[in-house]
Amino acid sequence: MRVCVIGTGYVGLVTGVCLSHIGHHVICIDNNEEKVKLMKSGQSPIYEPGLSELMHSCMEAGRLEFTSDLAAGVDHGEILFIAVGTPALPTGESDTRYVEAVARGIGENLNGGYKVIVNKSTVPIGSGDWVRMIVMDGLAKREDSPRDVEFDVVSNPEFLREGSAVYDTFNPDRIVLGSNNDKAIAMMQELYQPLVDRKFADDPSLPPVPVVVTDLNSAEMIKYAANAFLATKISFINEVANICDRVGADVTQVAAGIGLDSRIGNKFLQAGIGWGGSCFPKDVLALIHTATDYNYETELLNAAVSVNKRQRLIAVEKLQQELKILKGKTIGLLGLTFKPDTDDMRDAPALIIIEQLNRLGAKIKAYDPIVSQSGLSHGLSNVLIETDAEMLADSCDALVLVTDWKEFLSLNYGKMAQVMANPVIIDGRNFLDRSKLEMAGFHYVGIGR
Ligand SMILES: NC(=O)c1ccc[n+]([C@@H]2O[C@H](COP(=O)([O-])OP(=O)(O)OC[C@H]3O[C@@H](n4cnc5c(N)ncnc54)[C@H](O)[C@@H]3O)[C@@H](O)[C@H]2O)c1
Ligand SMILES: O=c1ccn([C@@H]2O[C@H](COP(=O)(O)OP(=O)(O)O[C@H]3O[C@H](CO)[C@@H](O)[C@H](O)[C@H]3O)[C@@H](O)[C@H]2O)c(=O)[nH]1
Repeated sequence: MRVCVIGTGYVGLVTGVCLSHIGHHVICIDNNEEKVKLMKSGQSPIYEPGLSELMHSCMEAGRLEFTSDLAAGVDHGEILFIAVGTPALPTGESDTRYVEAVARGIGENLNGGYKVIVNKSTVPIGSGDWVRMIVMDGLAKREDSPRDVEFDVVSNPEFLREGSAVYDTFNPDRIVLGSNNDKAIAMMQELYQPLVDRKFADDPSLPPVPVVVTDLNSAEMIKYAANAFLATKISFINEVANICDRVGADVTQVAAGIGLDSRIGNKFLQAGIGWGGSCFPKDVLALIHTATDYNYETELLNAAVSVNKRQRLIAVEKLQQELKILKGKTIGLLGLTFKPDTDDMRDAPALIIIEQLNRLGAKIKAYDPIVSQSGLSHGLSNVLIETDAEMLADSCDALVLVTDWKEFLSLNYGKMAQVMANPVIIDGRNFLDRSKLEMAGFHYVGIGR
């Protein structure tokens, strides 16, 4: 099928490349000319395992193009994906101005024939009908308004995780389609059939991927409810970890013990320094904001947010317990990104830890496998970025493991302990082997263990 994806951030680019890989002809559009230039030259603007390789092969096969020309993309696509950002406004409300600009642009460029317009962006409940209105508005403003234009809007929320986005796209737990229109749903089902049949999955023998067809509002709500549930689950285990710390239990053992109950499940029970990233924080706030608009107080979601706020500072609290005064001490951060296998720093817990350590007068160094000094941004200006973990450890009064990058499992901790002023490590993700670290000469401090 002919597809146009508008917005080439994590979601847009991964969606465009993967749809092309399963056989569709895809044009990806972005209004950032620099990004388009980079992608045209075959380079991915984001770090995402496996993405560059797929991008190259699809471009070589002639099924994937990049442009900033919206008119060309709208003309090409039978299915038009809106995949632009919906960041949080200071009120917590979702900023839908980019979605609005794209919807208007689609209206201004529709040239007859039937199109399905898909909301892939995470948008407030009710946005499906709103997008239809904006498209109609764009269409009406044209002097040459074509008569035979016909379109429907479908909500198709995205559940991929950064760092495993390609894997998640080929191995989805479900595909959600929200619309009241059978023709639009049928076209979306045809588009996704190879994924439903697990033709590109790691295990093609599994039963077909469930396709959940709902009305527009319910599909939009499914996205917010999924993220809010997962964020709450992490806040729950973090609260349990804080109690474990006080009573002398080990939260990793507790998580294993409760996770075996199939009603609970073992995923998203890793206690640590809290959830961050481009989605959980903004989506939970957006859902709270929506509820407030309807005069409903979200007590549970408010608690999930406040537990998380506090949890982000737990590493600093533990540093104070170990070192007492932080002024003038050197703290080394192992990892900066909000999770491993991504270069995304949006709402990363590291940023809050850095802000607090700066306030308390500590000197901060960091090592991250993907973040370099030259690529510094996002409030990291007071941080010295080292190029390897041993240089990071040199003269530090303590280390904090912030991101659970796999390579941190096999560092030479013996050598690192020797070059530190004081070999203390706060394992902010309960990721390392305590006995291995203690044998290497470290004083190990976990979260809730
Ligand atoms: N990042 C994730 O892991 C993830 C997962 C699921 C859902 N989502 C949702 O998907 C949406 C996109 O998220 P993202 O992280 O990929 O966004 P992003 O901010 O990384 O990228 C958005 C892209 O859209 C482009 N853009 C903005 N306005 C445009 C316009 N008028 N025309 C063309 N391009 C335009 C920007 O230049 C940018 O490249 C958001 O609603 C987000 O909540 C994100
Ligand atoms: O047991 C856990 C699991 C995760 N995290 C943290 O939670 C945050 C989010 O992690 P993850 O969900 O793996 O990453 P995202 O890429 O933000 O993906 C989430 O947000 C996306 C955007 O909406 C959704 O599409 C995904 O389904 C949803 O998992 C990160 O800071 C993790 O460190 C924990 O602290 N403990």
